[in-house]
Amino acid sequence: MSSLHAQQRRHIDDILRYADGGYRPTVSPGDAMIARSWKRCIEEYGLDPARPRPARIVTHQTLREHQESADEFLNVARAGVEQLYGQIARLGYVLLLTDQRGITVQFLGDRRHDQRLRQAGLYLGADWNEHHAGTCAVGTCIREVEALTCHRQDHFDATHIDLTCTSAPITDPQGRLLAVLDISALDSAPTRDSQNFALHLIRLYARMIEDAYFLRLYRHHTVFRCDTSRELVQVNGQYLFALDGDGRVLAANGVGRHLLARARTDDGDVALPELFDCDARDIWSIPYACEDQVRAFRVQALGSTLFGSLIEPRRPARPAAPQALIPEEPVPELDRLAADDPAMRRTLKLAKRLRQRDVSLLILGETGTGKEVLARAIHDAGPRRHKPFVAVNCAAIPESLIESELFGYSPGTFTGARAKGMRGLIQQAHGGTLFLDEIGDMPLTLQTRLLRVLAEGEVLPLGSERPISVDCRVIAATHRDPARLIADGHFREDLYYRLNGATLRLPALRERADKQHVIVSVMAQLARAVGQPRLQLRADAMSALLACPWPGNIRQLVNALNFAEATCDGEQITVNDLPEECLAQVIGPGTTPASTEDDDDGDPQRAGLLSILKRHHWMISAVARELGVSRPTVYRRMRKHGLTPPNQRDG
Ligand SMILES: Nc1ncnc2c1ncn2[C@@H]1O[C@H](COP(=O)(O)OP(=O)(O)OP(=O)(O)O)[C@@H](O)[C@H]1O
Repeated sequence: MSSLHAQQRRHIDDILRYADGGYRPTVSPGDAMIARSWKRCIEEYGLDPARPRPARIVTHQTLREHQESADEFLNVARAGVEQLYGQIARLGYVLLLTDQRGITVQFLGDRRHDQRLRQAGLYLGADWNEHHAGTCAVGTCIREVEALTCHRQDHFDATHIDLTCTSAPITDPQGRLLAVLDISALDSAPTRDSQNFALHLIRLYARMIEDAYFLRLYRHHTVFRCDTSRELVQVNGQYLFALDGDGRVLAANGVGRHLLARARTDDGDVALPELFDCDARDIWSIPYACEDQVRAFRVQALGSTLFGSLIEPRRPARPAAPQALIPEEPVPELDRLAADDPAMRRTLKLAKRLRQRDVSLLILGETGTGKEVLARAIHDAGPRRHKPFVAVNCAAIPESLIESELFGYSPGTFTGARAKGMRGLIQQAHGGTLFLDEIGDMPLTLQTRLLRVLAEGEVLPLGSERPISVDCRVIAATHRDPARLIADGHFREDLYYRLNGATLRLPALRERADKQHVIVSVMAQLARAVGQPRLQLRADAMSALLACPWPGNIRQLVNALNFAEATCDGEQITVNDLPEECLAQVIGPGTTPASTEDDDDGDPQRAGLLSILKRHHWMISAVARELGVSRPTVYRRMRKHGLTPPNQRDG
């Protein structure tokens, strides 16, 4: 107590007198709420005014849990919060967004005053629940679900009497509290009236965020929006009603619910046409019947006129109209991926347009269609080409390791070989491109964390308290159907929207009109890889490859040509060098292609295997290594084709 200065001691005395019934705070609308809160602090929470409590900041883990459970809302709120902060920062205010339990899940303030702000509880993770902090703008707003200013000595706890804080509630379409928006100042003007403008501003932004969340939740429904002003209704209509297909009100925003409640009769809710004194068709026909798409309605419950307009349900974006007249710019990194296939040309045209921008991309296509190759080509053709391209296969990393692999960990988080700490893959992609392959296989908990990284441009390594800024372009890919994954609850819809700045689709190899181009480029790649620049494909092999349905797409083609190169004699791949499963798909199992002079008995697989066995002087392990199969497999194939090493033949 001795360290408290005089002002705080006086405040404690006032509260103690209030508790004894000898002191009443001055009367104003705000004060009625404050008085109720002081009463709660004493009678309900048993807080002792003589024992001020320092601000409480929750642990990082707890904060993360609170942030994650409010995630979808926070994503919507972010733009409004940042805009509001832009307006108040210069006036010396900081901004807090808390969840419905009073934990600060977003904070914007001047970093230069970090220490003071943290001590005052104006900080990320600060707990402003009335139970703990006593009367304060956030905590009291949570209890009263009303906007208010808690100015200096309005605070119950003497720790907070330097502060002036103004908060407004944000509710969901059912009227349940979702969050509290607060602006606070450390050094405030002495009078409470100085905060009237702050109160007005915070109400305005809380309503804007609430409505943005409402429109987000009901984006797939028609929303009837009304306002007292014909001019403003389409930009900032106050009343929002989400309608089902039959015109029934599914939900309304705060003022909309108020209006419905005012019109309610003893028989229950009124229908929208009744409330707006019209026929249902008058509402549905607004977009066609009225030139400015706004119609006037007489509303008995208000005794005035409201102007209404409709917001149509959002549908998936249609592909852009063909821009045949705009010549396509040449981009070698991308052009080499296709010849005359219409689907591929469309994809590459879009990729060219987006390569310079930082929009995130989602690549869809069956397995092996070249999603990673396309992602790398976009990286190589864009401004980040000199920075890293980091590919992560979310399906290949065990679930127990994926978190630490992606986000990294700080020294001392683990024991043993991992004790030194590690930069995560996201951090490694800083400045460049992060390619997240098989994103559909990422566990849901990590999807939430990834969403935060994408939204905030920061990663928090495991075991660390300090987030690290990262700047990377994200390209994700999956062979699954994202709509199905979302419907089945395996993929977060908000992450899908965040990743899907644009969708690029890769056709299956069997559908491509430029198969020959793909075969030629895979051959060229192979020739370079094995150091055989003169490696060629004979016409019969090309015909067989063109006829193959390629269920495994380009990856299967690459494997088939690798096999053929390993088995072929010399520098020419013939139809007989192609792997069994590929030929079987072309000519049907049990049949064989026409024999060539190299065959000993017309069976191409037998001939291929025989030649490779001879080349390796019947050393089975060398043959197995070359074919990329196990030794028992080589023996099995030899048995199948009746091939016996010379030293084991009879006679
Ligand atoms: N246009 C191309 N030219 C030559 N080779 C290609 C081409 N596209 C893909 N490939 C090769 O095909 C194989 C599969 O490509 P990639 O890994 O990019 O496919 P993916 O769709 O990402 O596969 P998955 O769905 O299994 O992740 C790789 O070996 C790659 O080098």
